[in-house]
Amino acid sequence: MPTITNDRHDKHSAPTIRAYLGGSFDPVHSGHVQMAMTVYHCLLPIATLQQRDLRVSLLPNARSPFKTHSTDPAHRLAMLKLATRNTPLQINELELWQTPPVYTIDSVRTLRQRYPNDCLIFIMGIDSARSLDQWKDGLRLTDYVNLWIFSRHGMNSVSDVYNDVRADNLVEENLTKQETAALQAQLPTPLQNLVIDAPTELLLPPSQTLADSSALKNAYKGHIYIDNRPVMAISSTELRQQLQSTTNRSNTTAPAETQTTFVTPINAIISNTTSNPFVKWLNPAVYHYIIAHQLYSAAQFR
Ligand SMILES: Nc1ncnc2c1ncn2[C@@H]1O[C@H](COP(=O)(O)OP(=O)(O)OP(=O)(O)O)[C@@H](O)[C@H]1O
Ligand SMILES: O=C(O)c1ccc[n+]([C@@H]2O[C@H](COP(=O)([O-])O)[C@@H](O)[C@H]2O)c1
Repeated sequence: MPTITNDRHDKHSAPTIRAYLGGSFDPVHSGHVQMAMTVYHCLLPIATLQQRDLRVSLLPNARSPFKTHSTDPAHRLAMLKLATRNTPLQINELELWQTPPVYTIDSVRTLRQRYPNDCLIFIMGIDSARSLDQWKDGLRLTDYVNLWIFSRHGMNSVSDVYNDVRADNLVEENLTKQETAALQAQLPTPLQNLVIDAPTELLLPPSQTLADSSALKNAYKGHIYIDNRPVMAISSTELRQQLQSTTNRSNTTAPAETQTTFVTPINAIISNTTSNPFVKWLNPAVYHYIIAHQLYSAAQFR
């Protein structure tokens, strides 16, 4: 079945499909979960049909090479666990406990060595994809994995193009093609010709020309799928900023209470029913965890 967690690899079974959403998750928000679940739901029917295991994982890093600070990994991991409860999503701790900065190229090399024959997919937003030429060996990620890229509304993304095209009254199919083309044009030039039309192409067996003796050359890699389905327009940065003012307010009204909540058991956090002003963007249990642990308050906010 698609979500079996046994990592044993049987060389006679169909290659497992492994998708990873890398991020800081500081904190994890509904946009992250939406992206990972979109990939999961898109691939599940194919995985089921082909009797292949499907694993979609969130891959939290110790600290992004582009960032100078991240919240304690233990807190970010706890929030990820809360956000993925009752979902088929998994959490991969490969990057989390390393000494930062952690580079994605090193992780995908490790994953490819670990799973030479599997279909590996790295998920990211277009803002990340646009900057791949500034990552360590970012243009070489596709030597090891496929990429699945989501548009990102509200971040100078395809939304402006979308509105312009709408005004032209074009049919839906053309809208989609133009959106995809607009996103493709934002990729670093060497990656633009790796874009394929459908996610199913990521799962096609490697072509005969690649099927030589090298395990790496046999791997599913080297393609990019651009998914222009909208993802909730939210960022962890915005949430941290909003939470700062909220937690500051609660800190001034109930200091004793917030101090004692630091040891609140996780069950109490999960069953906490007090209102969550961020319900659209934050899993309620994640919100209560943040409040209980005084995360993103003025003292910790950067
Ligand atoms: N709302 C979103 N829409 C599309 N992609 C997103 C969205 N939120 C995050 N991503 C993508 O998810 C990956 C992990 O993101 P990350 O954990 O850095 O979250 P973030 O919201 O971008 O955080 P921050 O604001 O701290 O940079 C990145 O590739 C990012 O582009
Ligand atoms: O490897 C790199 O050079 C690199 C540079 C910037 C970001 N990344 C990865 O991109 C993902 C999103 O990063 P960020 O900066 O949005 O938190 C996360 O998995 C980072 O490890 C990786």
